[in-house]
Amino acid sequence: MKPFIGDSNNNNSVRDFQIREELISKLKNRFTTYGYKQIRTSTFEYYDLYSSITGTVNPDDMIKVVDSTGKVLVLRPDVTIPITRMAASNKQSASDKSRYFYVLDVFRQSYEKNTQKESTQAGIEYLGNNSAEIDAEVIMLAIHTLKDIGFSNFKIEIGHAGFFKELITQAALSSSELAHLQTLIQSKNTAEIDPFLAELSIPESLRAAISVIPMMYGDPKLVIEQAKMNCMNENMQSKLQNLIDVFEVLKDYGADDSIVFNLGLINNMNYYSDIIFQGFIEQVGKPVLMGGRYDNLSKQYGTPLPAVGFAFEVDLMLDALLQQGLSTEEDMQVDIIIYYVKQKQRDALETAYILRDRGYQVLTFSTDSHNQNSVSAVWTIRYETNQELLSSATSNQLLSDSHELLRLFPGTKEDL
Ligand SMILES: N[C@@H](Cc1c[nH]c[nH+]1)C(=O)O
Repeated sequence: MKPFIGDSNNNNSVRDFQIREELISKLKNRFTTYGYKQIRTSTFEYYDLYSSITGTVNPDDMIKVVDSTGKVLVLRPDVTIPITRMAASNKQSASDKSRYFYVLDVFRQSYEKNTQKESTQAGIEYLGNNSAEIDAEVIMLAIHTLKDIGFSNFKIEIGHAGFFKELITQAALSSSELAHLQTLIQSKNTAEIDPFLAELSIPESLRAAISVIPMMYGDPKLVIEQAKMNCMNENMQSKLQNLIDVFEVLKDYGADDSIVFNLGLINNMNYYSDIIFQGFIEQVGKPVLMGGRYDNLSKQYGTPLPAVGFAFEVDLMLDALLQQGLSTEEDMQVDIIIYYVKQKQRDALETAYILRDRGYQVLTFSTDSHNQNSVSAVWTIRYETNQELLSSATSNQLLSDSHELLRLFPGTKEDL
């Protein structure tokens, strides 16, 4: 069956929605514990906001609509850009630190088969600081979040947009040559890179340095050694030092096991200036996480402001959760179900109201219309899930009056 236009994924059952909500709530909780505050940005933006600056979303990938005055608007193609613009236009100074998080839909034209135009991103942006400690803290937050959700088999690939740019700048490629080379490096297509480089009139040493980029992947210590030999100037050395500094802090977080270096890493967005990273979960072909430092973006809105951030692709994460069986049935069930005979309806509904007021999830069924076993019972309570919710009572208990039920759940659910 064809998916509905606008479906952000194929997980549309109530059960999947509950698991998705649960996932989002875990993400939000973890972001909050690192000091981030939730914000949102507008769904519609003026196209000019994106088209007039460099390093943004490809204009062809934006979904456009026209308002009644004829102005072209786009559906939010990215969240990092509007948040940066907001901070820059509020004249946030580099000494004010702000930590924002969001859970928002992002709209991008997709050319791949079966890929939706709409996806939900849960991300964070830290504006106003540039240090290896902050970069490492942001990567640690991503790792911490992946662990919360239950993923154990994931890797964070870290690269450096600056290191790569330094090397490429020396080759003075045309934009189409650069785009082609980036695709080859991204796909680690070593068979085609060498013939492509051979066609360019660049020094032999530069050709050699570019051709080994896709191989600079794996254990950070080994990649650092390789990269040291590949540095062609001081700028490249200082970019590499930045990577080493971030990795040192990550070691102190005890996170080095989850880290892989990939100096051929290229993120979709062009605004990154320094460290970049992507997160991969086993069996998921695409990155579930993308991020990096983008110190030059806000200058284009008039205020220089260093910044770093990332976004999780919620729908991909949800697919992985369901695939790996990491979601629990328990999340789906209610606390109390009340079955009642018709003449006790008023009592039953009042009791349900009080229990809901106390924070319990309660369902009610009239046994006359509901094919339940205990038609003779005045009350039945049953614990669909949380057995620990009421350890003293047994599930499916028959009760003769409503007060007994209220006595079983005297306080609020939170008191338990
Ligand atoms: N906005 C980026 C992710 C990101 C957030 N902050 C920095 N990078 C993306 O959609 O790929």
